[in-house]
Amino acid sequence: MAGLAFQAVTHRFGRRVAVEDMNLEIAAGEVVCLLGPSGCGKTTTLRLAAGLETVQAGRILIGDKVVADDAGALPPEKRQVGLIFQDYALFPHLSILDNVAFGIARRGAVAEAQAALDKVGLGDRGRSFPHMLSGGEQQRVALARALAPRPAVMLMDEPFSGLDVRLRDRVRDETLALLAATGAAVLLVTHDPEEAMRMADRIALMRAGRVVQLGTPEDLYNRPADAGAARFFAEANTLRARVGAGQGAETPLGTVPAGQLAAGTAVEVLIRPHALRPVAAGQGVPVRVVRARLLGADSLVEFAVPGLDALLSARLAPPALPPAGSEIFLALDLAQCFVFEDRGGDTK
Ligand SMILES: Nc1ncnc2c1ncn2[C@@H]1O[C@H](COP(=O)(O)OP(=O)(O)OP(=O)(O)O)[C@@H](O)[C@H]1O
Repeated sequence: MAGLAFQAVTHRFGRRVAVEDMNLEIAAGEVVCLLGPSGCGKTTTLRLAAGLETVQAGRILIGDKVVADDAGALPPEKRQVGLIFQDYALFPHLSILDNVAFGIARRGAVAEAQAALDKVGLGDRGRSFPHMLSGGEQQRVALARALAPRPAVMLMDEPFSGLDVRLRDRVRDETLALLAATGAAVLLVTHDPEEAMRMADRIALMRAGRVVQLGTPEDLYNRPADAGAARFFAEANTLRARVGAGQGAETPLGTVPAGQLAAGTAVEVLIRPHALRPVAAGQGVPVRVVRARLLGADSLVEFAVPGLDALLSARLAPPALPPAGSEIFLALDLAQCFVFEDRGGDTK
């Protein structure tokens, strides 16, 4: 059963379309990440589901109940949604326990709030006030507060972006485990592809108000729908080429299969820096190293290829740190190369 569903939802601010024809179903117990660049409509989508924006066209369902369409809407507090925002929005003048109890409109709210705090490991901090807690602890209080009323849907807007990088991974994992135990449908907004890949069962990649691709993290990373989707997940070398008679795009680094694209089609070939691997002299393609730097887990090697003006980049596993000016030989891992019809850059 769909925990949360958007059906043909469009939303405008004046003449600006923020969300266009959104169709998305999130099952109970599923985590879907809305991913995309700033201004693509992620937060507006979340606010529509929460009831903080009025639905102008289309409808939104929670469970099998319509909560908003152009005829009317259920107010936010009647929707059974939990909300977590970037700034946690805790009430500074209320104790941690009262913050968590705030959203529970039932008898026994304090006992339930205490149980929610226990779940996030802060059972002994109920009498503290928000300013007495670290960022990670405040995030856990916000999670406890959102979970305590046992929502059917959890809406989260960049919930980890305020956290220290070292803390973030742990808090993400703990949050996922707690959410999984509740069985809520989770819609999480992020602009960070790695966060989406780490958290999501499925990712909805948005651009200019529209979902351009919906699928598992593996689908989006390994089978991007267009050049923009491929570039959003990982930097890539972009070459302009044409499809040859054998249906491969011919580049100075080798031929890349072009699927069903007809011979002669102008294409963009995206080659991820990880797609290039060093091979023995005489194999692959000879290239001239211009710069090489060790980045930790791998080395970033910029190189020139005969026939191309721009420099290209490869990420090679250490100890490969070839000196500037040297010649090395590279081969392509075709699984990390993508060919798209060249439409003049409308997917960036
Ligand atoms: N209250 C508003 N009034 C007018 N325009 C708005 C309003 N809220 C959002 N917009 C516009 O709608 C579009 C989508 O905004 P939204 O906040 O949903 O994007 P976003 O993907 O969440 O961006 P970010 O990652 O920067 O938060 C943007 O062009 C934004 O400027």
